[in-house]
Amino acid sequence: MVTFWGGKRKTLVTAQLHYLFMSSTWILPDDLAVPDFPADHPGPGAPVPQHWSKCFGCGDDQPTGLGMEFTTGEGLEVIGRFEVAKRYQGGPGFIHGGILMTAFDEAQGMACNAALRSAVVTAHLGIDFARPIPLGAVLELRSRVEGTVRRKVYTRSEARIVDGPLADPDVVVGSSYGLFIVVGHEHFEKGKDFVDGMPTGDQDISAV
Ligand SMILES: CCCCCCCCCCCCCC(=O)SCCNC(=O)CCNC(=O)[C@H](O)C(C)(C)COP(=O)(O)OP(=O)(O)OC[C@H]1O[C@@H](n2cnc3c(N)ncnc32)[C@H](O)[C@@H]1OP(=O)(O)O
Repeated sequence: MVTFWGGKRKTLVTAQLHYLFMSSTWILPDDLAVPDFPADHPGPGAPVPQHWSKCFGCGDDQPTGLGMEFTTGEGLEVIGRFEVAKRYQGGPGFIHGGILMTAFDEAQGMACNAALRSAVVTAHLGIDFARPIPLGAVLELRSRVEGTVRRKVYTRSEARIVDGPLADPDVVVGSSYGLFIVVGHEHFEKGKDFVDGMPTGDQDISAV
């Protein structure tokens, strides 16, 4: 077992090294607070709208993006899906690792937004790539908030192939832990000078 401090902000990461399998675990703080279940939560299976139509992860006005679609899961879980298009290729026939990381980033951000009804940005993200993911696979990412400490939001997510090549809903093909920070609307004010279009959705950042 190897323990190290990751990033300049000292996120404690413990990497467990095994002969056949490598995974990392994230040490959660002792004073973690579990968020209350929102009173107006729609229950499992409800669509979760895109947060910004130009978003590379979920926007429907971003032709090269992942086009992830989200629904609510059990409890505070959020379920995201997308198909691994040919343009997301890294090694021959398989997904590029950065694309999977983008999907986790999006999915865990959406989980924060659904649980806390607050805007968040990613501060730290860690990924375990457990299995190669072929082009054409439909990935399902189940994400949730594990708890908060002040503005810090601790999240986890697992990905499975649920349709297409190598589909097996019992096999976790990748997992992720992430620290998100709750920010105010002023955080996005700085981006308004650079944005490339007008918002088209109710929750679009530039509309807030
Ligand atoms: C309606 C709106 C809808 C919105 C939809 C949202 C859905 C989103 C879906 C989209 C998904 C895609 C999302 C994207 O891709 S977001 C794009 C990628 N992320 C960014 O661009 C973020 C860039 N970074 C920043 O802007 C600032 O650094 C932030 C805002 C993150 C913090 O700067 P700020 O000055 O505000 O706060 P602070 O410095 O006092 O820090 C506060 C606390 O956090 C702790 N800390 C900070 N960093 C780290 C770290 N790396 N490891 C460990 N800890 C860290 C820090 O120690 C402190 O802890 P404590 O002192 O309390 O103990």
